[in-house]
Amino acid sequence: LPSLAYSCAQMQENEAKAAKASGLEMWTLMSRAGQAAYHTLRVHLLQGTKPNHITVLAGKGNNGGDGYVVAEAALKDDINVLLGQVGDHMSLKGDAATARDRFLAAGGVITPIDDAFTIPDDTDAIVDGLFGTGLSREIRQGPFTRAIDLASKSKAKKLAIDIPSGLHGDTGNVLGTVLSADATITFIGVKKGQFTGKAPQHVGILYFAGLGVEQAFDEIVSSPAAELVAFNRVRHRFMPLRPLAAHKAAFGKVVLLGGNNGMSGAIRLAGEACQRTGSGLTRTLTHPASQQAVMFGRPELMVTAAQDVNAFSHWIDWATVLAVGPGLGQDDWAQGVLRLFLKHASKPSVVDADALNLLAKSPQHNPHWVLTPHPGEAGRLLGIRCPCT
Ligand SMILES: NC(=O)C1=CN([C@@H]2O[C@H](COP(=O)(O)OP(=O)(O)OC[C@H]3O[C@@H](n4cnc5c(N)ncnc54)[C@H](OP(=O)(O)O)[C@@H]3O)[C@@H](O)[C@H]2O)[C@@H](O)CC1
Ligand SMILES: [K+]
Repeated sequence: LPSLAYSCAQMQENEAKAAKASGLEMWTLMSRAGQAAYHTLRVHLLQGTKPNHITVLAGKGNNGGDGYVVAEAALKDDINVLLGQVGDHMSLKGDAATARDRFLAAGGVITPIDDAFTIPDDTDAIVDGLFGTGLSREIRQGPFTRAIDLASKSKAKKLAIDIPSGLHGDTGNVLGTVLSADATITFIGVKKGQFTGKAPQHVGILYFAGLGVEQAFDEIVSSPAAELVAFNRVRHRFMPLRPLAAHKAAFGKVVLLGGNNGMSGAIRLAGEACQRTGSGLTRTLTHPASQQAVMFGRPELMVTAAQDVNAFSHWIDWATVLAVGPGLGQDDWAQGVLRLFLKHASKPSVVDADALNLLAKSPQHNPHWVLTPHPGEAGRLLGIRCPCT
């Protein structure tokens, strides 16, 4: 996969420019997109076995157009095709209308997705061309939800064209309902929402086809929406090779605050993570009841344990960077730890877990902090209720 990710608006605004810069017609892009989807279906999703029957679900835009290209290719390979169309196929425009006409000319039949529409039990695969980058709002009850419900109940393998329908390509949020895929084939650029939010649950294996314009596209869009960080690709940026004569004091001192009585696990895991990702020295400041649990089997972790949090001051001064919150709790000890941390708030710090919950009660902003809330903690910080809690 490429490492740059884009928003749906960036895709829609720049696809035509990238095609022009590459000397290609838009129809060529749709044709290549459909062919790439058909290839993915046959080679990856069905692992080279020839299906007897496939179902293609087509919406009202170009995502549906890609679906018609898949359907035409399947017909030409003597595969039976059920082409389910939401709405009147005569309202398809431009390249999608061209793809429809080619499918009809190849002997295809269009079946409207109405109350009588069903997907046969013996269909081998379902190709989702309902919505791509054009999904703009919640999907309301009707033919789209009927198509998605039927496909979701089917045991057939599912291939999403560009984006699983119902998943928003910018956020990975589900807009009402979603057609979960076993695989998704996306075009020209990957979309940010294929990685965030609920995406991992619905995208399946993600395949990419640049359609011959990906390079022009990357050059035209100077500020992508996100960069995908594959650890092995960037590890030298974050963890440069160390001089052979280096020693531990050259790589910073991390101090972690948390690990209240009965909650030693998170602070120990955080400490282990620091050691694994390059910290020279790592010290945890915990409640006395957690001291043994943090230290056992981890001799490289240093621990200072105290009931009186003032004993931690020296070590907070000592630190290069801080992290506060794992297993912190919210009792008097925890509040004392947070108060002490706030006195040193100008050090680069990660603020996590119960430190965020305490912070939500008297919010403050600090440019030296990285906050790592889960959705429930984010809701508390923002003063909104997260439906996930
Ligand atoms: N351009 C290119 O170069 C290439 C594009 N390619 C392909 O095109 C795809 C983008 O196509 P697209 O822009 O036509 O959008 P698409 O996702 O098909 O849907 C738009 C339709 O959905 C409708 N609609 C939206 N939300 C709705 C809702 N909740 N409920 C109901 N309706 C809703 C919306 O209606 P409207 O908002 O206008 O009322 C409109 O009718 C892209 O993902 C890729 O697969 C490839 O061929 C490669 C080359
Ligand atoms: K789709």
